[in-house]
Amino acid sequence: MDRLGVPCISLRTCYKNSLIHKSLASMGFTEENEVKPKTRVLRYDTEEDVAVALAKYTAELSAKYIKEKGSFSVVLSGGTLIETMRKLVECPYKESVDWSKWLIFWVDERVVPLDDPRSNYKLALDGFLSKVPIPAKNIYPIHYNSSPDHVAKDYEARLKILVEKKILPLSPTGFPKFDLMLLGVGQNGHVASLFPNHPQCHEKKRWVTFITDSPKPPPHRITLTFPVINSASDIAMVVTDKKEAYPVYVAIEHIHVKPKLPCAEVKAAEELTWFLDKAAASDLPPGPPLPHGPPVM
Ligand SMILES: O=C1O[C@H](COP(=O)(O)O)[C@@H](O)[C@H](O)[C@H]1O
Repeated sequence: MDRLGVPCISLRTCYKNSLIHKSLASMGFTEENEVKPKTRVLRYDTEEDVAVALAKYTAELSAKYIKEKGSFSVVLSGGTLIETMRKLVECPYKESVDWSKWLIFWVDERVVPLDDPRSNYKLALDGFLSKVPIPAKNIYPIHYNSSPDHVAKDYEARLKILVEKKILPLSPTGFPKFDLMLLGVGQNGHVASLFPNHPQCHEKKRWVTFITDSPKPPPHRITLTFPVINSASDIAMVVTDKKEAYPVYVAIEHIHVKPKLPCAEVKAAEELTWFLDKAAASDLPPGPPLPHGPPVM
């Protein structure tokens, strides 16, 4: 207790929170909302604002991990994410990021040839990878060869080789530890190709699994499992559509629904950050007014 009878810990916590808030505001974040330890919710006015903030966040993590460990492993999704990453391939990041140290993986893939328009690899190649000088040897697509089961086993075997070669570290959980996962959320609350009420959500041992009855086409898909996803150091959940407002609300407000929504099961080893525009945050309780325009750089 201090002289006014206020518990000191509370004062310190308030002071710390106000410093965090100020420092985030100076970095251009519009709102910081501690939902639970290691989780941040960043709300922006428009999708354009999210794209600007996501590029800055990714470039900063790239610099941090490359300084700490000499490389930066990034796991990509399909869907709208690649379009929202567009600012990363522009000035100043195109020139300032050390792309030679990036390692690229996929959280999920459709079992189609890599040049098929439905392929998450093709989406990333066209919208991101073809625009930055990441060495081809550092790009690890999920190869389409035969059955979904074989494709999943093949990707898992390739990840295990990278762990053996110490290109990827193993987390204390016994699963590979990626630096950053960039995830989207589907309208039904799915992340990667982990869909509500599907057994793949409960996989505890395999690193990579498959689904042959995906509710979202195409039905055959490969996906990293939750033990791998949740071993990643940093995870960004990037959502910029009104259609996903309900699953976002369920996940962030810890609403109990049955079946559980996969997007609510995501946890990062270090920090989980939600990047939301006004539409995606529209089912959340109101926060402070959202500024228009991109955050101050
Ligand atoms: O099918 C998929 O959907 C999710 C979410 O996509 P979005 O268009 O709602 O952003 C995506 O993250 C996943 O990689 C993809 O295969």
